[in-house]
Amino acid sequence: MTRTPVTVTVTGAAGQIGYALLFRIASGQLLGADVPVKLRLLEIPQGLKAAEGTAMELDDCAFPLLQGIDISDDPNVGFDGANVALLVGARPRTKGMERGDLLEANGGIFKPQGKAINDHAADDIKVLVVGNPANTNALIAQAAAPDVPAERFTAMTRLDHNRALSQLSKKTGVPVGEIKKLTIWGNHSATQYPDVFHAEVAGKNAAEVVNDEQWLADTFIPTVAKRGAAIIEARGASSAASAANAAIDHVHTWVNGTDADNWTSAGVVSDGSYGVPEGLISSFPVTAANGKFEIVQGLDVNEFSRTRIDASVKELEEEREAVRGLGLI
Ligand SMILES: NC(=O)C1=CN([C@@H]2O[C@H](COP(=O)(O)OP(=O)(O)OC[C@H]3O[C@@H](n4cnc5c(N)ncnc54)[C@H](O)[C@@H]3O)[C@@H](O)[C@H]2O)C=CC1
Ligand SMILES: O=C([O-])CC(=O)C(=O)O
Repeated sequence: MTRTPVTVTVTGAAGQIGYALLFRIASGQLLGADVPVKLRLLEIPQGLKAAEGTAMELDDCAFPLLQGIDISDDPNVGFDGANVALLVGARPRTKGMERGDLLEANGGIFKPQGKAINDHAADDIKVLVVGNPANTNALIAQAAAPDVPAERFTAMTRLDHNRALSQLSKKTGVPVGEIKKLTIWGNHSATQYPDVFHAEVAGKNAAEVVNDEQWLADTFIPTVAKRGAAIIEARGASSAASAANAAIDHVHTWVNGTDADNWTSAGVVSDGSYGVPEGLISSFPVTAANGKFEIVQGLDVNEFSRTRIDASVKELEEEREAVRGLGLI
């Protein structure tokens, strides 16, 4: 094997998403079947022993592409030379915690990690934030990394995108592979807006195929937006394998590109498109080519969509104000 290995750092490596993610990265599903990888597992001190156990299991898989595993609790070490960083580890909301407390606790994680990425990652670093609140955690990390181009910081809404594909497939009876151009707008939260108005189902406009605005408003949108809570209710734990799968999809698309007749959804830094204030990390319809995401331009936004996009963007602005007030950005 002659290719230079790609260094992939995973934070929260001992958590449940980490456990579902690492084996897929090491097997080649993140970057490609011919791309060797080095893994860096970043954990807090209490998570190091479990991360060592996961590393032992990774060894035991004898993955031909895996060229090394390092474990650390120091972000300066964990991000050293990283080409791809998956920021999964976060402070979960616990009983009695207000949203502001959650943002503050996560600021204590994502600000130093952003700085460590700024100071130590490779020049081509690509960052995906999975840990919640993902969009605003990504904003905090990005603000702490002034030497890294802002567009290298992204937040994960691909799980929402995949959930929307699946729900639309069930409704229309068309396989997910024949559904294109769905969009998740806004925040990875209950305010997100899954938009089918530009989507195509087996080549036909999805909104016309569904032809049922009430189903969109009362069933489809809340089912997708509240799916995370429904999984917690059913499983007794939050989405893990599906979240890891979406992280793989997000980075794979970022690196390898989208098909010419399709797009996907990702939380990316706004350039002001569609009235989303500049600098917010919001979900948009995006294409990818040459290792870059581009926001799809020129889509008509109808009244139904406008009010819902605006509501989610307002929440993102409030989160930005809150972290600004806390001195985190
Ligand atoms: N954007 C999305 O679509 C989704 C986001 N999530 C979020 O992903 C995050 C992780 O979820 P799980 O793996 O289920 O949680 P988990 O609690 O099983 O694992 C989190 C891991 O992160 C570690 N960690 C905490 N602080 C850290 C730090 N400063 N540096 C390195 N590691 C640290 C913990 O020790 C723990 O091992 C949560 O915030 C969850 O809400 C989950 C599903 C979907
Ligand atoms: O709600 C959570 O903690 C997990 C999550 O983000 C999701 O499943 O979408």
